[in-house]
Amino acid sequence: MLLSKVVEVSHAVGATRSRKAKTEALAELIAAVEPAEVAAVVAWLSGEPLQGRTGTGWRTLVAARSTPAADPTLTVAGIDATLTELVGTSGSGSAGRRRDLLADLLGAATHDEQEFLIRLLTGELRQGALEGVMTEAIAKAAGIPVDPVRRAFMLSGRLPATAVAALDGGVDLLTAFRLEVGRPIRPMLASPGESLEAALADLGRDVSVEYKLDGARIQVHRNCDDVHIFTRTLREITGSVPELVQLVAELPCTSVVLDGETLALTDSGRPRPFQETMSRFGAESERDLLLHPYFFDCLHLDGHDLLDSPLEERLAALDRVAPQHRIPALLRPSADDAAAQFDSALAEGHEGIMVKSLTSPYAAGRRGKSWQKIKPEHTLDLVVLGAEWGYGRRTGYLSNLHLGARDPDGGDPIMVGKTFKGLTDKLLEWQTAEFPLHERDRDEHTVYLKPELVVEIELDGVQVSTRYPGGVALRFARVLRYRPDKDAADADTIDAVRALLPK
Ligand SMILES: Nc1ncnc2c1ncn2[C@@H]1O[C@H](COP(=O)(O)OP(=O)(O)OP(=O)(O)O)[C@@H](O)[C@H]1O
Repeated sequence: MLLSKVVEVSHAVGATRSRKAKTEALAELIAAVEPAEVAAVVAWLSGEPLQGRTGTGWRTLVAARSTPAADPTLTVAGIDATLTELVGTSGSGSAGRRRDLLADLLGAATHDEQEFLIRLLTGELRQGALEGVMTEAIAKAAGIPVDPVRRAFMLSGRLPATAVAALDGGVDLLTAFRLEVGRPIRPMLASPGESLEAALADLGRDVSVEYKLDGARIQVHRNCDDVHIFTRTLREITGSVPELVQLVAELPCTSVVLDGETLALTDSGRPRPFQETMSRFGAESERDLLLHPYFFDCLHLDGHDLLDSPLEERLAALDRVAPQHRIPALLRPSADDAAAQFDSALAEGHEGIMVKSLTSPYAAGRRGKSWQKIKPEHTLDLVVLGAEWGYGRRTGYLSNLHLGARDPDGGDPIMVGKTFKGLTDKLLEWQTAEFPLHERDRDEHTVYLKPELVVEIELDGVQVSTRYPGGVALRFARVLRYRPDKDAADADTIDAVRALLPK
C-alpha cells in the first residue's frame, strides 16, 4: 500500500470529531491493507513506528528534509524496512548512515508525506488516545466483536500484534492471548468516587477498603529467578530498583505477578513526596532512598492465572505469597470502620482510600466502577498545552499554564482553564528550562507545547463556560505536581471534567 493512502486516512481521522467516522475510516484502511503491512499501518496510526522510538530528533529530521517529491511512490513495506535498518544502524559511521537513510526517505516523500513521517518519528503522532478507536476499528475490519480485541490488546499491550491476530484468525486466535509472566499488562484503573458513603452504597457490603498510597504504581513479574518490574505505563525499571527485585525474588513461590504501589518513607515512617519516589525510576536513580512495595493485587501465582477470578480470591493469593507487603485493607468493614480507615489513611499522610468490589475480576486497562478512589479534594491530571511568560516577580519565567483535558475520541486535548497557582520557584525554574524542549510554537506572550506533559491539578470544582471549547472551565485550579509517570493518553478526559459540573 502507498503511504499516501495512510496519510490521507490519518488526515481524515484528525479532521473529524465523530468517533464513528474515525472508526470507519480506520477500519476501511485496515481491511484494505496487505496482510504483511497490517502491523506497520496500525502502529503508525496509533502514533509509533513498529520499531518503537527511533531516537531521531526533530532537528535531524528537519535537516534531512529536502524538496518534496511531486508524486507519491513510498510504500508502507518499503518505509518499514528503512526504519528497521535505521534502528539497527550502530557503531562507527552510524550517524552518517542514519542521516543518509533519512534523507533518502524524506527525499522520496511528497510534502504531506514528509510532514507525516516527521511527526511519526518525533513521536508527535503518539497520542495514544486513539487506542480506543483503533481497537474498535480492528474489530470492525475483522468483522468480530470488540471485546476479544480489547482483551487481547490489554494482555499483549500491542495493538499491531492484536490487529494481525484479529485479521488472521479472528476470535479464536485472540482468545489464545494469555497473561504471560514477564510481559506487562495494562493496569486496572479506578473511577473517582463522589464520597465514601456513595461508593459503599454503590458497591454494597462485599468490598475491600484500602489505603490509597501516594507513590508510584508497579507491576512485578517473577518466573523462578527472573524478576521484571514495570511502571504504570509499562516501562521496565528492573535495573533501577534492586531492593524491590531482591524482595520479590525471595517471595515463597515459583512464579507470580503482583500489582502494587511503591514509595519511599521518611525515618518516622511517613510517605516521602511523590517526586522523590519517581526520582528512583530514572536512569540516575538516588540509591540511598529505599523503596518499599505495598501490593494490592495478585494476577498470577504458581502457574494459575487469576485475572478472571474475583478480587477476593486474588487477595487470598496475595496473602499466601506476600502477607507482609500488603497495602492496609479492611474486608467488608462496617460503614463506621470504613470511615475510620479513611481518617487514618489521611492522618498517616496518604492520599485517600480505594473502595473495591470483592466480586470483580481484574479489568486490565479499564477505568471502571468496581474500583473507586476517594480523596478529600478533587484532582485532575491535565495536559499542559502552553505557558505564558510571567510578570512582576515571575518575569523571565514560564508561568501561567494552559491546561487541556483529553479528547476520548482521539482528537487534540481540549482546553479547560489556566493556572499559575501552586507553582513553587523550583517548578517555575523547571518549567522555564523544560518547556522549550516540548515547544510547538510561540508568540509574544505564550510558548505553546506539544501535548506531552501531564500535570496534576487540584480544584474546587468546574463551571459551565462559553469561553472554552469544551463548554466547561476549572474553578480555583492549582498545581499539585507534575506526573512524569503519565503520558497524555493517561490524562483525564473532557468527560471526567464535565462529570464534576454541579448536577
Ligand atoms: N490500594 C490501592 N489500589 C489501587 N491503586 C492504588 C492503591 N493505592 C494507591 N494506588 C494508586 O492509585 C491509582 C488508582 O487510581 P487510578 O486508577 O485513577 O490511577 P491514576 O490515574 O494513576 O490516579 P491517581 O492520579 O489518583 O494516582 C493507581 O494507579 C495506583 O498507582
